[in-house]
Amino acid sequence: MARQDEVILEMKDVKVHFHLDEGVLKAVDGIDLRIKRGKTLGIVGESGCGKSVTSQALLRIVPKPGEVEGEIMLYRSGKGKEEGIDLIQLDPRGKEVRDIRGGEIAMIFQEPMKAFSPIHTIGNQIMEAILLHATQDKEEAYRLGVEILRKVGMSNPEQRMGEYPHQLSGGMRQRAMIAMALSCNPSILIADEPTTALDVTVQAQVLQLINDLKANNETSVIFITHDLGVIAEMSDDVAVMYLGKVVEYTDVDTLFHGPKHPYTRALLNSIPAIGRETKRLESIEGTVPFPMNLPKGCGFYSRCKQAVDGVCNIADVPLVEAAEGHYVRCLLVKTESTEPEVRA
Ligand SMILES: Nc1ncnc2c1ncn2[C@@H]1O[C@H](COP(=O)(O)OP(=O)(O)OP(=O)(O)O)[C@@H](O)[C@H]1O
Repeated sequence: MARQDEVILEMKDVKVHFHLDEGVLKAVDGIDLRIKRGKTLGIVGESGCGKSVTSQALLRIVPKPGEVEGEIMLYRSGKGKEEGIDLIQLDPRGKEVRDIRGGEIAMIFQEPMKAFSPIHTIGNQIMEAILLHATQDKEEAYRLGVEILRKVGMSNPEQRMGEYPHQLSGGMRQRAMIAMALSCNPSILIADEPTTALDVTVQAQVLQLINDLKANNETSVIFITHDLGVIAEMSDDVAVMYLGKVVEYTDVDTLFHGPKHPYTRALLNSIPAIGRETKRLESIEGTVPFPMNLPKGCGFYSRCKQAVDGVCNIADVPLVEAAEGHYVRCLLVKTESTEPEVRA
C-alpha cells in the first residue's frame, strides 16, 4: 500500500448495531478502512459478514433500529486532512448528507430496478439527479444526461432518455444506473455486487466500464462482492470481512500471493485458479455464526483449522499491521517487527 496515496475517505472503528428484541445484532463491529483517490477498494466476504451494511453506513442510510458509531471522515478534494468532515456527525436526513449522497458519494446496486422508479423515464430520473446536484438549467441537464448515457456505452442515448426502465435489457438498465450514479461526477462510487444478476459477457462489459471511469475521472471505487475473481480483476486494495470485522487488509497482489489470515487462505483455497497447480479445492467447513450473543475471542474460531484453544477464544483480537501496509486480525500471525504473541 503506497503511503503517498491520497486518502479521501477514512472509516475509524465504525460499528453498526441493530438493537432488536432478541438482543444486539452486531452487523458491523469496529472496522477501519481507507479509500484512496482514483483507486478501488474491494470488500469481500461471505453472505452476512456486513458488506452491505458498511456501505449503508457510508451513505447514512442504515435503517432503524440500526445505530452507527465511530468516525467516517470525508476529505474534500485538494484540501488537507484536517478539513475533513465526519459523516457520522451529520443529520442523516439533513441537507448536507443529501448533497453528499448522490453527489460526492454515489451508489450502484445489484438490482437496477431498485434505483429507478418504474413510472418515470430514464431521462427524467437522470435529469432529476443532475438538477439536484449539478445545474439548475433544464436544457443543460438534458444535454449532460445524453452525454453521460453515451459515455456509459448506451446506443441512441437521445431515444433512451425517453424510455422507461422496463423497456431496457438487464445490461442496459445496469448502464443506465451507472450513468445516473455518475451524472454528478462523484468522487466515490460504491458498487454493491453490481454484476451478480448479469450474464458473463455483460458482466465483463460493466466491470470494464467501471474501470474506464475510474481511470478517466479519478473516481475512487468501493467494490463489494463475494466473488474473489472479480476482486482480483477490480481492486487495488482489498478488505476481507468476517462477522462484521475486517480480518485482513492489504493491496491486491499481497492478498492473493501472500495471504496471512486463515480465513483468507481458506477462501482462496476454495476457488479454482487458472495457472495455479491443480490441487483439491477445499470448502470452508461450518457456517458463519449469527452476529448476536457471540462468544469472546476470534470470530473465525469455530471454523479455523489452526485455532488454539485457550488462546484464540479468550479475548477479542485486534487488527495488527503484520508487515508494512498488511493488516491482519489473527493472534497466530507473526508480525515482521515484533515477536508473535503466540506461534501457530
Ligand atoms: N435492517 C436490518 N435489521 C436487522 N439486521 C440487519 C439489517 N440489515 C442487515 N442486517 C444483518 O446484518 C448482518 C450483515 O448484513 P449485510 O447485508 O451487511 O451482509 P452482506 O455481507 O452484505 O451479505 P450479502 O452478501 O448476503 O449481501 C446480517 O446478519 C444481517 O442479517
